[in-house]
Amino acid sequence: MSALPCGIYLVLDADVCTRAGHDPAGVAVAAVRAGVGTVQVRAKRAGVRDLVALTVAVADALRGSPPAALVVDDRVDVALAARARGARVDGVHVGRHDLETADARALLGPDALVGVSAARPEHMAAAVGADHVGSGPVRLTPTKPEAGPAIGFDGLRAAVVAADGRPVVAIGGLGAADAPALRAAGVHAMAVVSAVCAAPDPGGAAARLVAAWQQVPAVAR
Ligand SMILES: Cc1ncc(COP(=O)(O)OP(=O)(O)O)c(N)n1
Ligand SMILES: Cc1ncsc1CCOP(=O)(O)O
Ligand SMILES: [Mg+2]
Repeated sequence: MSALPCGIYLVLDADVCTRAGHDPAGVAVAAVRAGVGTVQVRAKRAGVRDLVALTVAVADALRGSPPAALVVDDRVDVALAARARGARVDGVHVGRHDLETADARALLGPDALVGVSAARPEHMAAAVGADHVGSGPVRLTPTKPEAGPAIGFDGLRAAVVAADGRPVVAIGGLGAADAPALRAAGVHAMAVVSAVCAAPDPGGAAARLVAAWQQVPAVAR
């Protein structure tokens, strides 16, 4: 998959899933069946070998589900290792402390999905060579208290302008009620962790997010 699906982007956080009593691969399958277009594997406390194993497990679990993009947070080596084991992994999401965009692209190839974090216009240099930009936190969130100041919807609109045509994925404290404001801001996708991974019924929560997104027409840009 070489274009980022528009709509709901699940950041599948292994720790949040486990705390809520969910198997991460099961959450991924339920979310994709509900219409989530992208799954990012995120496990900040896992060692590299466990992260490869988790990525392969999620990719294997998603075989036979509707098509969805699968990317790895931070680690290009993990995406490559999972691919080497036969897993279908589409790319990575790299942050400011990970490999540079051009290096991620060079290692993964021209068809890979490479997303980068850029919250403010002055960070957009990282977006050169990337397919899309993750911008946030829109709101402060207990899922990542160290994420930096909230950019709010004004900051998001500024990010969409500065991204210069690259799709923007909004992240941080978001839920179904935010779909209209996000689409009005010109955002391409809404990324969520806790709204799905911490929900008692992740598939039902994902379905409500997808329905909320689809109810709002996209703004013409
Ligand atoms: C879609 C998306 N946008 C932003 C982020 C944040 O990435 P990063 O800055 O690398 O922070 P961590 O998630 O690694 O803590 C993201 N993961 N996904
Ligand atoms: C990974 C990340 N980066 C910025 S905010 C965030 C976490 C978002 O989690 P939630 O959707 O639970 O607020
Ligand atoms: Mg990261």
